[in-house]
Amino acid sequence: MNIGQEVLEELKNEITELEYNRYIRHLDYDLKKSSSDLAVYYAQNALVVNWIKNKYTDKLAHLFEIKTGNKVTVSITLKSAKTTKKAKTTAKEVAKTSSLLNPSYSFDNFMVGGSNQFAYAAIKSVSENPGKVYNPVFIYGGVGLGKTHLMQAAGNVLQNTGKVVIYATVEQFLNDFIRHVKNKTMDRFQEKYRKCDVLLIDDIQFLSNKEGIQEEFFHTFEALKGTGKQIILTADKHPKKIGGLEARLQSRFEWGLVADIQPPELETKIAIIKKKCEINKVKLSDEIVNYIATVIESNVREIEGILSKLHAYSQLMHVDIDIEFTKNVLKDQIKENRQNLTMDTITNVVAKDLNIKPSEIRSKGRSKNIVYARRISIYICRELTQSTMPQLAQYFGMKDHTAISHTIKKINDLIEKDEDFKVKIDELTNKLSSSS
Ligand SMILES: Nc1ncnc2c1ncn2[C@@H]1O[C@H](COP(=O)(O)OP(=O)(O)OP(=O)(O)O)[C@@H](O)[C@H]1O
Repeated sequence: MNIGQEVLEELKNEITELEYNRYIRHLDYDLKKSSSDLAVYYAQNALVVNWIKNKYTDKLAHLFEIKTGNKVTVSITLKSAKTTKKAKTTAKEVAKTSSLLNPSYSFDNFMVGGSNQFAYAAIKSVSENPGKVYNPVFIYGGVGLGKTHLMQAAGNVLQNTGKVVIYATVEQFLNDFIRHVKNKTMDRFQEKYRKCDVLLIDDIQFLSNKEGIQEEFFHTFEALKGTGKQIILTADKHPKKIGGLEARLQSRFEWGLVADIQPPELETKIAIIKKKCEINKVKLSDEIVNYIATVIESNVREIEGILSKLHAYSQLMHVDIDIEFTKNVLKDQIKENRQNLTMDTITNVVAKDLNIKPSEIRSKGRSKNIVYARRISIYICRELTQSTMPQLAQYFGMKDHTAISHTIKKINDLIEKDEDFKVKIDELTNKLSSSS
């Protein structure tokens, strides 16, 4: 029995037999692709992939750590012919990285609407003419809006035409770099990244304030760009807004084309849900689809989480997915989101929305916009977290709990009198409840 199977056996002791038989037993461990810090498993269906990712990856990583003493990243991917097909490249390491593209991230599976049309068109065109039209393409936008999906869709197309494609997050690029520095094999690192045809780097914002890796990335970028190889990058914000980046990198990120992805509009959300249901053979009525699309604000990953939950619960409990059942599952999800909310998250979201610094909200500042933001933050923290009045007072730098209770009373009065204020509170509360 290999280590991957041993870990699954251990997991068996921690979950129900039904869960094990339905989800875990059929996982395939890929001995070749796994290493001392990476465990690669394949599942048969995308919903199971999601379900396992959400529910069991932390547990699996923990069990690996206990067994091997190493911190191991657990990758659960969809099993497909492509994942086992060898990439057409002589460089073994490149083949390893490029095969980690998710085959279900295709253009066909990506629903296009006003919110992502521009980014879609940009990526589609570089997948047809790599290195020739826009280089690099830099896609930015919020969490779970399809940046990785789009970039990998181009990667899949190009890999299928025989190009050597490397996909890595900045974290993986950095870990790979450290490993090669340690093993004194930097020549192999450079060979790998500078000789590929297409480089896809996810979460570029994590280069921020990491000088060594920025230097290495700069040279990789120059080598690829100089030889007409396609680069696609994603980040959570526009290159100009990523702090702690060398100016020469920042300007290069803007050389080609910068496109944003916005949260999907209702129609796009509906189309996405229908597509995911079609792919995963889940039957939902239009009423349920519309309900999910309306309740879940923006994060598509969260929508997928809901679909896997609905699917899994209905299978485990042998019930049909009807509207009441859906409402219950979503109620739990919203409750769970709220439980995960911290005062920091709330303050950050309010600060971002109102365009001020989180530290100003927690300062003693008395200017109108700071007081306004502080009131909103306090109110939402009181509503959505378990924080007590003394904890709120300490966090927001107020004298004591009576100061907080006084503020909350004031806010309640304001909510009654000032419609705009109420709308703002509702808007932020919904955003925080559904997307944390
Ligand atoms: N327009 C879309 N059509 C179909 N699926 C989508 C769309 N947008 C997002 N998704 C799905 O949502 C999930 C999350 O997308 P993805 O991982 O690409 O987000 P992301 O923007 O890279 O997020 P993060 O910044 O957190 O990494 C994926 O499973 C993806 O397939």
